[in-house]
Amino acid sequence: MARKPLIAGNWKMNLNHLEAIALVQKVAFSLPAKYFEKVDVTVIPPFTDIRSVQTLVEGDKLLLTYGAQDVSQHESGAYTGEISAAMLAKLGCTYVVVGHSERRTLHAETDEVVLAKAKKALEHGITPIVCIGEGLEVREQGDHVSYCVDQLRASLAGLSADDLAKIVVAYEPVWAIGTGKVATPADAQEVCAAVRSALADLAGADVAAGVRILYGGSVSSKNVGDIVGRADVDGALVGGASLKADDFATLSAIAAGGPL
Ligand SMILES: O=C(CO)COP(=O)(O)O
Repeated sequence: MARKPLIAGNWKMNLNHLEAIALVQKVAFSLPAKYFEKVDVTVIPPFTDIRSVQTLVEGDKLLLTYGAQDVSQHESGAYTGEISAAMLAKLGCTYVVVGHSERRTLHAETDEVVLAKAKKALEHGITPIVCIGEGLEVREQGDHVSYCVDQLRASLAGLSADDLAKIVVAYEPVWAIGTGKVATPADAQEVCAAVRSALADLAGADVAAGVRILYGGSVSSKNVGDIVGRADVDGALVGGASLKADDFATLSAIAAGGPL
């Protein structure tokens, strides 16, 4: 099954709502419409920017989508500071990132919490981008494949095949995030292929063949072509390079198979 690549720009805690508007306008208007037939492009701003991005995307009928960086595992109620999946759905979010390594490590999110968040997103019709990835020590011991597969299984435990068909997985080795140390295309392919075969065990080969698996970690316009050229790598979750309109538009265009 042909999978349409997805390029997702995770802005992390950067850009206010005015800067968000400027960046989205630049990205959208520098990508020719024909590229959106070949690649899905999404921006993942901080919560405070989402309403502004929604107004811009809907008002100008832009072809890119947007999402959120996190979601509450709870439905609603007395959870000060949390944002619910229902709120994100109302804002038109297509995606939500769950289990980013920065949340797993800095906010002590367990696989159980990541699973609960993914379920909430699915209940509200939002696609969770479920992140997994090993730290440097695990990689140096050569245990990265089994570590990532275990983390994936725990973060998806009990989801139905129907639900698994709707998710996106992002493989982000922690040692490659924000470090400039990008995994080789072969490294990315190795883990993404193992993820797909774990998904086949959980949900059957047909479902696994349709799930998009992204690579993340120091992706730039210089390396994205080789990485998404690998058989099981269906796009990228981009941090730093998604904050610069030119870089993000260029790497999206490369993922679509053409120059900007
Ligand atoms: O964490 C990432 C995206 O979610 C990757 O960040 P960088 O692209 O800045 O390494």
